[in-house]
Formats: sequence, C-alpha cells, structure tokens
Amino acid sequence: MKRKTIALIAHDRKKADMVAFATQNRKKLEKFNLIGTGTTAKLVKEKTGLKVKAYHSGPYGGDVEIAALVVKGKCDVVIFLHDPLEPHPHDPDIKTLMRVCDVYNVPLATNLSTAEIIINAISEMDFD
Ligand SMILES: O=C(CO)COP(=O)(O)O
Repeated sequence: MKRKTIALIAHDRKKADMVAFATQNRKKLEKFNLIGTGTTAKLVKEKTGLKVKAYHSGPYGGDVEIAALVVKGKCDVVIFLHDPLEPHPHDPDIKTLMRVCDVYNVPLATNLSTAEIIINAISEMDFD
C-alpha cells in the first residue's frame, strides 16, 4: 500500500512544540511520507533525522503549495501548529489551507493535543 503523506507545519512560536512532537513520535512518523513548509521541514529534519520534503516557507507560499496537494489528494493529514496570538502576513494562505482540509475532509490538527490524538489514531488504523 502507498505510504500516506503527513504535512508538518508550525508557526514560529510553535516550532519548539513541533520538534518535541516529532521527536516523541519519531517511530510513528517514520512510517509516513513527510512534507512541510520550508522552515518547519528543515528544523524537524535537522533535529530528528526524519526525512521531510520541504516546500516554500509559509509566508512565501508554502501553505498554498500544501493546500494544492490536499486538493489533488496527495496530502492525507495536516498537522499545523498554528499560533492564534500573532498576526500573520499570509493569513489568507493559512485560511485557504484550513478551508481545503474541510472541503476534502482531510484531518487537520491545529494544536498539540489534537496532533497527538491524530498520530496515535492513524498509526493504528487502516487509513483507507
Ligand atoms: O508560516 C508558516 C505556516 O503558515 C510556516 O512556515 P515555515 O515552516 O516556513 O516557518
């Protein structure tokens, strides 16, 4: 069966949480094809050794690239540690990504607790 793809995305003040999440769940995550926005992907790769394909950085279109993959059925789960307390210049892109996850019924975690629940669930399940 083809590996499912998980997108890892974190805003700056959530990057430490993303690294901790990826470190704690390394064994589960390595069974998936991992992608991410530029800085998050690079950081997770450096800190955990996981292979993560990097798209553009979020403010430079990375969220939109991942949104396009969701639309094309090429991204199965999105873990997006979103910072609700900071304004983002690319807020329309963030909304686009979240919206297409809802349009295509793709699991989307926007905080650490939900990310934990999703990674545990998908590690157990026959995803199809
Ligand atoms: O801005 C982001 C998501 O909206 C994340 O982008 P980076 O991973 O490049 O920091």
